[in-house]
Amino acid sequence: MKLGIVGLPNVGKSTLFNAITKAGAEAANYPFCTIEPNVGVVTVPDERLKVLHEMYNSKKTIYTTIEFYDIAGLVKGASKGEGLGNKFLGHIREVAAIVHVVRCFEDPNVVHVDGKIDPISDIETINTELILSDMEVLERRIQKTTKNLKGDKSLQKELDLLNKVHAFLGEGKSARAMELEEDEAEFVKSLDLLSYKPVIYAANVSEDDAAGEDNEYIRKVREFAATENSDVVVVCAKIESEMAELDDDEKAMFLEELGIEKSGLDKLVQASYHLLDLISFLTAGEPEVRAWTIKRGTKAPGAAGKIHTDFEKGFIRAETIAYDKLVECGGNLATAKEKGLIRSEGKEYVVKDGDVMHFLFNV
Ligand SMILES: Nc1ncnc2c1ncn2[C@@H]1O[C@H](COP(=O)(O)OP(=O)(O)OP(=O)(O)O)[C@@H](O)[C@H]1O
Ligand SMILES: [Mg+2]
Repeated sequence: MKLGIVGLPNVGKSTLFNAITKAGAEAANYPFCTIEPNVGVVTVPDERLKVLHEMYNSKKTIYTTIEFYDIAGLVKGASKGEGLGNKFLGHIREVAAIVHVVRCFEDPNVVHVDGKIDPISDIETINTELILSDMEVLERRIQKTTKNLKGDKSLQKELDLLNKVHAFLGEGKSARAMELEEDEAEFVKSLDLLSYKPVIYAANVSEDDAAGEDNEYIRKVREFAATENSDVVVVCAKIESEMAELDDDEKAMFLEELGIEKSGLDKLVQASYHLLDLISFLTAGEPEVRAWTIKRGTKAPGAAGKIHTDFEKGFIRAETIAYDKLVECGGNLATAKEKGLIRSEGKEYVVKDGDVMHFLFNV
């Protein structure tokens, strides 16, 4: 599952993407060997692994990763095929979620395509292209459904909903901002609309605004994002791309000097992970501590299958303890067992974020 980085030209997408790629290049254990040039891989920060690493005196720590896709500058008229428009929209269709980079920095040396810094107008320019493309999709679907309705009256409900979504988009609003019943949401999701994809707005600020109070631009972006229940992450792409060259200790020092608590890129990656509805379960031992990605709601055998297909096929049960509980016991499994904190879970167990798992299986 990939996230696509979108935004107007010259807002800092590639700068952010380079930070991601460089940070990812250090992820020594990245499982894929060939990767397209515009796909960046980054490890998902997880403080818990550091703690487990100390506890178990592990030889290796393996973080989980997510992929970002640098989708080149989208401009006004893209939905009409301008500026390689259709190609870009096609790329957006392929991603599960969107990171929308918004320029919130002033710099006379960096040209803005519209000549002024106006984050809301920028956001709307991009969103409008996605909305227009969605409206075309809906119009075709409405035509088809209207035709089929003659032979199948049960399609009326679907047609009503298609018209409702079309009208909503017609007001310039993204489909994800619609309030829908559960069954309606399921249908709308199946339409694969671009403006229904979950979004994080990445407010790209200047070095001076990377810490402390929100500037006026960030405040506007937050206001807008709230109208569609989207998240905002403040990031200075420039700082992040410089920092990506540093090792962990140097990074910590650099952040302290700037008075920044946590790197914007780390925050963005974590928010992206949540946006995709992904969680991590953990495995811990002396050879390695490791985080594994699963979709929220995955049951124990499915989680086991992430490690090895044999674990899933021959799944017997899982011994599991929540990360917090394990830490309470100082990482001592014997103590945890005595206290009854290690649970034995079967096939129906829904794995939770931070579960430390040990799978038992038949071969
Ligand atoms: N936070 C920031 N503060 C100051 N300058 C920045 C910041 N982020 C990016 N820049 C500068 O803005 C310029 C444009 O950045 P970048 O090339 O990343 O944009 P882009 O969105 O990828 O553009 P395009 O769509 O044309 O590919 C670069 O000179 C970059 O150094
Ligand atoms: Mg670029």
